[in-house]
Formats: sequence, structure tokens, C-alpha cells
Amino acid sequence: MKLLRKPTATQPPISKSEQLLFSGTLRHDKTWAQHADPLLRMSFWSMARQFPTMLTVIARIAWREDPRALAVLVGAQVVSGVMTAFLLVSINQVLVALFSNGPTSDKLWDALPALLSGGAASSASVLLGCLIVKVEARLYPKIELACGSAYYEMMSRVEMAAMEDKDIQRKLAAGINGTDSVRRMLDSSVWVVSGLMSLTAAAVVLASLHPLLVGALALIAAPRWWGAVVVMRRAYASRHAWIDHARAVDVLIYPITRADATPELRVHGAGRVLVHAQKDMGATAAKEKERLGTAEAVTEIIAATMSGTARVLAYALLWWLLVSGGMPLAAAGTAVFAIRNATGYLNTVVNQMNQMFEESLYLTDMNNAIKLGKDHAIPVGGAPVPGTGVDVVLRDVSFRYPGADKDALVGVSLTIPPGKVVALVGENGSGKTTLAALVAGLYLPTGGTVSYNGVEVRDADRESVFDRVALLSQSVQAWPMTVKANVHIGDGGRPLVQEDVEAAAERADVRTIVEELPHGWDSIAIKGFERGTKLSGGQWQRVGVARALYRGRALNIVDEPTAALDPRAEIEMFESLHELTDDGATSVLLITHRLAATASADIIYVLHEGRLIESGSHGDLMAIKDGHYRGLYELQASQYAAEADGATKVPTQRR
Ligand SMILES: Nc1ncnc2c1ncn2[C@@H]1O[C@H](COP(=O)(O)OP(=O)(O)OP(=O)(O)O)[C@@H](O)[C@H]1O
Repeated sequence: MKLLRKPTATQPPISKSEQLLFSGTLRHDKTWAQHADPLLRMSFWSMARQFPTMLTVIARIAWREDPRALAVLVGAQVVSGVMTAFLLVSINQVLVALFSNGPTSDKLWDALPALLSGGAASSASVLLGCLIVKVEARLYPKIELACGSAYYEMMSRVEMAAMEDKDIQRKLAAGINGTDSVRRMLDSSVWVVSGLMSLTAAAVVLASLHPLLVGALALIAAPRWWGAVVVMRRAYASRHAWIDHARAVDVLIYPITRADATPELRVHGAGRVLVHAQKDMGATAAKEKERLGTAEAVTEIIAATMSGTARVLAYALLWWLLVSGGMPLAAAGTAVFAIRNATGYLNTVVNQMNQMFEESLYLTDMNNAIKLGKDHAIPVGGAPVPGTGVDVVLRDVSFRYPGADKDALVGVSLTIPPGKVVALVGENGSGKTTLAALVAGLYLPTGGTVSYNGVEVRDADRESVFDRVALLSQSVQAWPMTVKANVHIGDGGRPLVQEDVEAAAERADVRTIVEELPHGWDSIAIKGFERGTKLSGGQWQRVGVARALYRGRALNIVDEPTAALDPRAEIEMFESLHELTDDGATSVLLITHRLAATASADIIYVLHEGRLIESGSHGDLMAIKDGHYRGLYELQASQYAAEADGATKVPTQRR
């Protein structure tokens, strides 16, 4: 009887691996928690009441994408339902003819027209089924694509600060499960609608034979419905409880299949840990599946017993009607056929409706994510940034990351004039990258202002802010596409021009490297693909430079650009950054720990614990006795022996 109780979210037992790798049981996903309670309370009738609303939602989306296909689909289903009714009527006529008095040959001739029309109805149903398959193949991908595009388009426009908020992030990420839900719901609704039509046809035929038979049909159906709802609710409760467990296993084993899997997987034996965890945690999950399977079997037995009893009662009713003369033998034969068909349709309707409800939860997640994304999207419009160059001014800027308990930047005021190289220096965590992100317009300050040519970023058309900036960071984004496309993506808004890609690559000193690859510019920068290749860290850094040069904007924000470069390449890189400003309009905001490279910057800003503590040229800062910059510089310089000519660029020898 325990199995018949209202299902609840089960608490997963902790496997050894779960304890070892996650220090306890995995937290339940809140998105699922939101659904679980209403779902567990949901009855079949409340589901049935919501069915028309769901149908309207998916029909509206399908209509928007391909009205013709939807019209054909609905039309084909209606005709298919009519064919089912027609088939049952034909069967009845055949049976009436066969059970009448007279010689067998006459009876067969009498039954022939109904036999032929029944056969025609059957063939028509088959053809309509084929038509439905064809139309579905045309409509479904369009719907899936439309939902996926709407979701990804919105996600790509969400403010960075919102993306980093854990609650927002969780809801945004949950939406991805709904991108193919409309397609699945439409698929299920096709089955539900055609099942309902066939069911109605069978019920109408049964009612015409004897009204009591419709009641018998309802009695046969009810336990099946009950069983399906109980099984579905139990599965939901379980899924709700195990969702993080399942996600953790997926995330754990993902690196094992990647061609560029980390060397630690092999050398450190991390692969063994992961495989063992997958087995161990998988075994715990399998126990839950077994529990569900046993419970489902018990529910099925109860539902089948009750439904079978109702069926026996229905046949007893038919028997009584026959014996008492209330129904001719032919009608009873049709009734048996109709009851058999109707119970099949019923099972389909119930199962597919359950499926639709499951998908509707995912669809709700997706719609909520899109709405949330809209609420936190980078605003469209605003004041355009005037002029061509960029004069950036920060006034009393403070910034705190979402969820952080202290400011990453406090009261920073500085300028980045056009045509200058401006260096940002400071210890790890002093706020350099944060400041650069604010300058780029990726975050809005929580206090103070950042302005471009006199227009505050907060009020500016953010597109026009982004349009002035080229980014180059230490970890160059390695997109899984060709090397050529990896350069072009720096300015994806304009068509790819091969000469421009090559010119940028030439300046970034990467052209010969790329052209010597087996597939040259068409090499795909990820292993495991056709034409796949792997670039070294330094080569990627140069591709990143080529990307920024190809973009060619007024303000270049460069964060630790030389971390992966050899000494010669490092010097060339710093020189070429300086050359960028030769036009007097292009500026460079350079973040680096290589203080030898900052010596030639026009302005150096020194950050410490989020505050601007010193600024000026290298000479100005070195002149400050006990100055922070001077201290850092001398510390670094003390690690290297200076070149004989006094150049401080190339570290040559460790002390
Ligand atoms: N996305 C983030 N969310 C929350 N805190 C962050 C985030 N990024 C950085 N921080 C915190 O903000 C502070 C400044 O970090 P930031 O990355 O700007 O320092 P940095 O000077 O660039 O450091 P490094 O030299 O190590 O690159 C640090 O305390 C860091 O932990």
C-alpha cells in the first residue's frame, strides 16, 4: 500500500563517490522545486482542463512558423477521425449482412459494398498517416529552430552582471530544456487530438448501439487514466529529487569524451576517479530506476485489474443485451470491435497528455528564461557616442560584483585619452580586469560614471560603445571554427574579406604559421573534427591579436597579452601595441604584470585593493620614494639581471 501513497520527492542515498567528490548529497534544483508541488497535486481533470490552453499556445507558434503545414496537419487529422467512424460503421454493416438470414453467398454479396468502403476508409487512414508524417517533418524543425533561436538570441543580449547572478543564471540555463518542448508538445498533441477523434467516433458508434456501452467504456478507461497519472507523478517526484545527481554525473564524464581532454585525465589518473564515480553514482541512480519500475508494475497491475474487471462487466452487459434480445448479434460484434479500439486510443490519449504536461513545464521554463533575459538585456537605443576616436573618463567609479560582499573598485577617477598607451598595474585581485570591463561597457558602475566622448555609458547606445572597442585577453576565446573564421569573428558584423584577414594575420605575425597548417586558413581550430588542428597557447595569443587588429577599433583593451609568448614575440607585441597609437587617435589600455613593458606607456595607473593609488609616467612614478609602483618595479627588476646596455625588456638570467 506504500506505493499507492501520494508520491513525494525522494531523498537520494549518498554513494561513496558522491560523498568523496561533492562532500554530501547534491542540492536539489530550485527550478524543479517550483514545478514539483503543483505537479504532485495535479489531477487528471485539472490536466484535462488545461489541455485547450496548451493546444492554443502551440498552435499559435506553429501557425506563426508555417500556417499551411499546420492547416494540412489539422485537416488530415479531422479527416482521419471521420475515416475511423466510417470504418466502424462499415464493420457494423458487414456484420449485419453476415448475421442476417439467407444463403451464405447472398450474405457475402450483401456485405461486399460495406467491405469495400471499410477497406477504402482503412487505406485512406494509412495515406493520411503518411501525409501527417510528411507535414510533421516540415513543421517540427521550423518550430524547434524558432524556439531555439528566440532563446539563444535573448541569452546573447543579457547584461554580464545578470549572467553572473546565480539565481538568474540558474533560471536562464533551465530554459534550454524547453527549446524543443513545443515540437514535442505538438507531436503529442497530434496523437492526443487524433486519439480523441477516434475515441469520439467509437463512443458515438457505441452510443448508437446502446447508451449503456458508453458508460462501460468510461469504466474501462478510468483505471488506466488513474494509473498513468500516478506513474507520471511518481516519475516527476523522483526526477525532481535526482536532478542534480544526474547533472553532476553528466558534467563529470563530459571531459572523458573530449579529444582535447586534459592531460591530467591520463597522467594523474583523474580518468579512473571519474569512471569510478560514474559507475558508483550510476548504480545508485539505477536503484532508484528499479524502485520506480517496481512501483510502476504494481500500479499497472492494479489499473489493469480494475480496467479488466470493467471490461468483463462490459462484455457481461453485451451478453445480457444479446440474451434479453436488446441487441442483435451483429451490433454486439461491432461493439466488441469498438471497445477494443477505444481502449487502445484511450491509452494513447492518456500517455500523450502526460507527455504534453511534462513538456509544458519545460516550455514554461523557457518562456520564463526569455522573459527574464528581456528584463536583464542590454538596453537597445540611447545616445550615440559622438566623434571617431574615444576619450574615456572615469569619475569616482565604484563597482561591486553581484553577490559579492565588498567593492572590487572604490572611487576610481582616471582618463584614457585618444592616441595614448595607458597601462594598468597592480597586484593580483587589485581590480585591473574589473576596471577594463567597466571601460568596455560590459558592466555599469555601481557608483560614479564612465563616459565616452562626454556621453555616459549608462545613457549611451551600448552598441555604439562596443563598436569603439577591441578586446584582447590572456585567454583568447578559441571558437570551434576555422582559423580564418576565428580572425573574422573579431568583426562578425561585416562580411569576411580574406585579404583583410591575411593582412591582420601578417601584422600579428601569425600568417606563416597558419598557412603552413595542412589545411591553411580552412583548418578547424579544434581537434576531433575533419580538418581539425590544435594551435599552441602562443599561437592562439597571436590569433587573438590578429582578431583585434582585424576589428581595428579606436580603443584596444589588452589584458596580459604576452603571457604565452616567447621573449622575442613579447617584445614585438609591445612594440606593435605602441605602433597602434601612431595615428594619434587609437588608444591602448594595457593590463600587464610585466612592468618592463609599462615603462614606455604614456600614463600608468596603479591600483591597489580596488583603489587608484598612483598615476603618471614611468619616470614620475619611479621618482616617488617608497612609491607602490617603484616598489613593485624594483622587486621585479631584482629578479633579473639587466642587459648590458641597460634595456629592461628581456629577462636573461635568474639570480
Ligand atoms: N566575476 C566576478 N565575480 C565576483 N568577484 C569577482 C569577479 N571577477 C573578479 N572578482 C573579484 O574582484 C576583485 C578584482 O578582481 P580582478 O579580476 O579585477 O583583479 P585583477 O587585478 O585583474 O587580478 P589579476 O592580476 O589576478 O588578473 C577580486 O577580489 C576578485 O576576486
